[in-house]
Order: sequence, then C-alpha cells, then structure tokens
Amino acid sequence: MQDGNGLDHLAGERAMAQFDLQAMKVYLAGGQREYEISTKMAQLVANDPVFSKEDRVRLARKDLYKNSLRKAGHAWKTILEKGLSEVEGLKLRHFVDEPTYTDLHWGMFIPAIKGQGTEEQQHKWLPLAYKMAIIGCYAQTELGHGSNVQGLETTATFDPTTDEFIMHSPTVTSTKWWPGGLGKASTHALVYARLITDKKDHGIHAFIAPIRSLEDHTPLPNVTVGDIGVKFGNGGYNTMDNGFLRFDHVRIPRENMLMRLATVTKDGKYVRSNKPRQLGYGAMVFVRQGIVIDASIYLSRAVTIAVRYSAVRRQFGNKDEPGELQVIQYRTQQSRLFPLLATAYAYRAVGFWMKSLYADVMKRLNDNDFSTLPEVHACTAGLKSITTSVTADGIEECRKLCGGHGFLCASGLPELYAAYVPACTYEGDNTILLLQVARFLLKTLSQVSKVRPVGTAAYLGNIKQLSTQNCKVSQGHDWLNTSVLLEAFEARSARQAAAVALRLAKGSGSEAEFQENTPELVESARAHCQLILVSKFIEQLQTGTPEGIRKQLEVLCYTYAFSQLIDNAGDFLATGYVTGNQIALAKEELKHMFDKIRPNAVALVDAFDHTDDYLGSALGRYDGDVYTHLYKGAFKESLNDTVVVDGYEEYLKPVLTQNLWAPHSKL
Ligand SMILES: CCCCCCC/C=C/C(=O)SCCNC(=O)CCNC(=O)[C@H](O)C(C)(C)COP(=O)(O)OP(=O)(O)OC[C@H]1O[C@@H](n2cnc3c(N)ncnc32)[C@H](O)[C@@H]1OP(=O)(O)O
Ligand SMILES: Cc1cc2nc3c(=O)[nH]c(=O)nc-3n(C[C@H](O)[C@H](O)[C@H](O)COP(=O)(O)OP(=O)(O)OC[C@H]3O[C@@H](n4cnc5c(N)ncnc54)[C@H](O)[C@@H]3O)c2cc1C
Repeated sequence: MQDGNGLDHLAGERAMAQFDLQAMKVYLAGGQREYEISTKMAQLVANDPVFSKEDRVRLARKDLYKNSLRKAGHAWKTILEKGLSEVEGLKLRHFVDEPTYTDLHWGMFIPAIKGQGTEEQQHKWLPLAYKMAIIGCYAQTELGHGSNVQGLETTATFDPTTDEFIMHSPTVTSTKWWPGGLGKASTHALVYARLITDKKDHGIHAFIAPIRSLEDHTPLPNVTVGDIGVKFGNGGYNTMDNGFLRFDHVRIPRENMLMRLATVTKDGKYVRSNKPRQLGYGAMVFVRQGIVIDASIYLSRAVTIAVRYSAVRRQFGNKDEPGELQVIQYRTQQSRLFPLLATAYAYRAVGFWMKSLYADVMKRLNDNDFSTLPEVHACTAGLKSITTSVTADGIEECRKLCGGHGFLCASGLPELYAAYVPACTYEGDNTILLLQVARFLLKTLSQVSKVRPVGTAAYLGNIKQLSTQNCKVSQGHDWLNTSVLLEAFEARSARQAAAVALRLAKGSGSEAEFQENTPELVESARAHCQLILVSKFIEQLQTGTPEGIRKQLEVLCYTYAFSQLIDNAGDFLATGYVTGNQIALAKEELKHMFDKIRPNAVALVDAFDHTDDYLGSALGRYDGDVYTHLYKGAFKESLNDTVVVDGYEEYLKPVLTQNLWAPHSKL
C-alpha cells in the first residue's frame, strides 16, 4: 500500500528484508480476502477528501464534533451508495479512524439487543438499527458507579396499570455518565437500570429507552441529556459525544425491557430464565475480545512510525564507519523498540485466536452450553487489560523513541495516544478486570482436585509438577525451545497463583484479607495472562504459517517471550523456578534476536500495510522523507498565517517598548 512520492529514502532498508513481504501482509490481515478488503477500503478513505484528518488537532471542539458527524454521515452514505458488505463497511469505518457514535451503535447497542433481546424484540429493533433509522448507545455507567455494575441506581419500576416501566434517575449519582454517542447523536439508549416490580428490586436489567424525537432530534419530555465535556488531548477521543442522561419518571412500554434472560409479565410477575444472568454482560465480552486485535493495530501504528523514523534519523557516529549512525543501530533503541514490534505481532496472533474463542462460546451458548463462559470471561477481561495497558504505554514509548519530533502532533503520536489511552479504562478498568481473572484462578485452584481445568487454565491441572520442577536451561540456546519457554511461563503463573491462594486459604476467608492480598492477586492474574499471550502466539505460529514468513515470526515470537521473561524477571526469580544466571542467558538470546530483526525491521512494519493517510505522521511516512514534510508542515500552522503574529500590537509591542506602560520606571 505504498503511497509515497516516489523517492524512497528507506529503499536500502527494504532491500535487506529476508522474508516474503506480501505473504506477511496477508497473514497480518487475517487472510487473502480480508487483505483485499482492507486494501480497497483504505484506499477508498485515503482518496476521499471528506475523510481528511489534516486539521483535526487544530479544530475547536464544536467544529471537531461537527466534522466527525459529517464524516460518519458520509461513511454511511458511501456504504449505502456503493452497496458495501457488512465487513467492508466495518473496515471503511475503521480507516476513517475517528471515535464516533457509530462505534457504540454497531459495537454495543446492536450486539446487546442480539444477546439479550427475545426473537420478537430483535425483529422489532434490529431492522431499524441496521438501516440507522434509529441510533443507539450503551448507557450503563453512571456518575456514581462504573465498575460496580450491581451498584447502579437508575430505576425501572413496573406499573401494571398502564403496562409500562417508569424510568427514573433518583439521585445525582444515578445520572448516566460517559456513554459514547449519548451526548448529541443517539435517538435511543440501551439503559441498564434496577428492575422494580411490586416494590421488589430484581437487580440490573437492560431497557431500550427512546431519548430524542425522531422528528426533530430534541430530547423527549422529562429526559435531560447532553455532552459531558472536553476530554484529554487534542483531537483524540473528543470526536465522541460521551454523554449524560437523566430520566424524570419517563414511561416506556413493557416490551422495551430486553427479555431473553428474564421477563416481566403483563400482570407484573417477574420470571427468570434458566440462563446465567452474566449473559447480561455479553456486549462487554464481545467488545473486550475485539480489543486485542485493536491493541495490535494501534501499537503497530506507533511502532511503524518509530521504526521508520529510527531508520531515517541519524545521530553521532563512530570511528569505524563513515557518517552518522542511524539511531536504529543503537542497542538501547533496539531494546526499547523491537520488543514493541514483536508485541504488535503477538497481539495480532492472539487476537485471531480470541475471535475463534468467541465464536466457540457463542455457538455453545446457542446450544445452552454455558460451561466455558467463566474461562472466556477471564480471558477476554484479562487480555483486554494487559493488551490495552501495554499498548498505551507502548505508544508513549514510541513517542519518546522519536525524540523531540515525537512530541509534535505532526508525528501522529500524541493524537494516537490521546485516542487510545481511555481503552485502559473503558470496557472495564484494567485493575478491576485483572481482579476478575484472579477470582477465576482462585476458584479454579480451589476445585483442582475435583474438576480438571480446561482451556487456558489446563496447566493448573499440573500444579504439583510445576511447583516442584525447576528450569533446566544451562546454555543460552536451551532457551530456543518453545516447550522450555512455555513451561517457564506456566510454572511462574502456577506458583504465583498457588502462593496467594495458600495465603488466603490459611486465613479466615474475610473480604478484608482478600483486599489485603489484591496486589499479589493482580500480579498473579497478570502472570496468567502473559502465559496465555506467549502460548497462543506460539500455537498460532505452529498452525499453518506460510513457509516464507515462518522464520521471521519465530524470531518475533522468541523476542516477545524473552522480553516478557526479562521484564518480569523479579516474578520469575521470586517463584524460584529460574535462576539469575538463566535470566542472563535469556538476555543474551534476546540480543541475538535483535540482530535478526534489524535487517528486517522496516519490512516488518511495512507488512502492517498502514497507508500514509491512516498513519497521519510526517515521521512514519512510507518514503522516509521526514525532514521535508516536517518543514512543509510548519507552514500549515495557523500561527504562521501572518508573518507578524496577531496580538503583536496589543501584547508584544508594549513589552518591547515598556515605556508605554510605565514611562517613569527606573529599570
Ligand atoms: C467496537 C466498540 C467500540 C467500543 C468503544 C468503547 C466504549 C466503551 C464502553 C464501555 O465502557 S461500556 C461499560 C463497561 N463497563 C464495565 O466494563 C464495567 C466493569 N464491571 C464489570 O464488568 C462487572 O460488574 C464486574 C466488576 C466484572 C463484576 O462485579 P461483581 O462481582 O459485582 O459481579 P456480579 O455482577 O455479581 O457477577 C459476578 C459473577 O459474574 C462473573 N462475571 C462478571 N462479568 C462477567 C462477564 N462479562 N461475563 C461472564 N461472567 C461474568 C464473575 O466472574 C462472577 O462469577 P462467579 O465468581 O460468581 O462465578
Ligand atoms: C472514553 C470513555 C468511554 C466510555 N464509554 C462508555 C459507554 O459507552 N458506555 C458506558 O456505559 N460506559 C462508558 N464508559 C465508562 C467506563 O466503562 C467506566 O469509566 C469504567 O468501567 C471504569 O469505571 P469507573 O469510572 O467507575 O472507575 P472506578 O471504578 O471508579 O475506578 C477508579 C479507581 O478505583 C479503582 N477501583 C475501583 N474499585 C476497585 C476495587 N474493587 N478494587 C481495587 N480497585 C478498585 C480502579 O482500579 C481505579 O483505579 C466510558 C469511559 C471512558 C473513559
């Protein structure tokens, strides 16, 4: 997807590549068909001036939001006019690359109706939603509670005399707060509220509440709704209208309660289905599984910018070589950059696996098999947490790897960070989600003698062996064995989980003791997730990777695993499974991996296939013509619209000629 100006400053780098670039592009896209769709949609967006991102960071909020409405509308028009398929439409919106209300409409509102609505309700609402005759958002979080879903305060009280629910926000803290698309765009909200029938509170259920007129978009009577305000960073997530919403005894028909998991009859009887109530959290599971691939995409963007720029940028030199050195030659640059490159590849592989895990659980749920739900919840929650935290930190690291120029918006990195960093909070605060994983591990361990753990927790079935045998690595190349690596990650995770489980088992079982141990619980959850990431990367590699790219993927896989081992050396050492010497051997092996990545680095980021338009970065341009474009870019700065700055007469001139202010000053 080359779209430079023809002069390739990185041609020398590209000539060094030792793998089949095209095969890698197809692999990273998820297959030939996906690759073709991505290429087509990326070009479609890049060539359409309405989708331009050029001035985004300079726009004031109102203009920014209006522009994002224009783009979302234009995207929908393009989808309809060109008759794009659902997958193509999704890709098109992806390349428009701007958080907007349609993310929540397609990403949460529709999936929640599919998951929690009866067939009849799906027939009623989905056709309207699919043609965007209504726009929906996902209104769960309130001012007072986000993580603690059971603590939500909005009420939906059934009135059998009119066959309606009365939606009400009884306190300030019950105000819905944060839902994307709610602030200005949505006509309907999927509201999570406490269901009350005959004065009895049945806990949190989902309701479809109309909030704006379909005639003129004004809020419906007794609905107070608006945008919550400007968020972190320029551009970034400010294209989204995160909103607030209050109901003052607003009536909605009884049929607007999503009734797949529980029903309220006309006479006010509450009937639960035999399905687990956690299915009500299904839309969150759906979004969390997709977040892993998204993390790979965001990280790969930052890494593409940092790798290309590091190959262009030269500083200092040595007496052995003429000229200055490319900064990518420095070991420290490699040791910060190449693990992130490997991580982006790892998350792509694991993201593909997550999709199959999700497809599997959906199939099972349709057959009323709920057995894998806890494991899928733990996986989606845990990997969402780890991958978003690492990606957000990784984008910031890439900014620093680009030195001063990384701090300019022209690098594309500040905006990328601002748009991405809320992923650590939305769809579940990352610590809260790790605590969910920890609870799953504790439960699995407590039942291990009776129930053999399966799937990603299967290794806990070997807890005795993993707790007693230590690492056998005696030379560096002993590490170059995926079974050896896997066992190290399994042993570390099993031992960390067992240690905290034992400590809790020895105690009284009080909540206070649990709280006291939460730092260790979070560490053990992180260890479990890191094991899943390493093991699934290995597994994906070993199943049908084309010959022309396998070797490079192996190098990236070892790079990823070794860097995880080294970054978490404290944990590995504390469990007693590895020695300091074995860690030192892994460090040496990691450097060998860097040597193997180095000649391929630029081609490995080319394989992500990001267009210049999508990257939006002078530093990450395909042609490497960084300096010309940084310089040209400065002339687009609005401060340079006039040679003498606006404000000179009022504020600069008096400073320069102080006597205008204080003619008798002695200074
Ligand atoms: C493409 C779309 C773009 C998206 C843009 C992003 C926009 C952002 C949207 C949002 O942020 S939407 C709001 C997201 N909110 C959250 O994620 C809230 C986080 N909180 C929770 O998920 C839960 O409340 C909790 C903290 C996990 C649970 O707390 P609690 O202990 O009170 O749980 P209970 O409700 O009592 O349930 C406990 C029981 O249920 C299991 N469980 C919890 N979550 C799930 C789940 N999602 N799926 C399946 N099972 C779940 C949990 O493990 C417990 O099991 P047991 O221990 O009882 O076996
Ligand atoms: C950009 C953005 C978009 C969003 N979009 C939506 C949306 O579309 N719809 C929607 O419903 N919501 C949305 N949200 C809300 C989001 O889901 C919540 O903010 C998120 O789930 C975190 O909840 P909280 O804000 O209550 O954090 P809190 O739970 O208040 O967290 C604050 C701190 O307390 C810690 N903490 C809390 N409880 C515990 C505990 N038990 N143990 C240890 N530590 C704890 C957390 O780790 C965190 O450090 C969005 C949020 C953002 C930022």
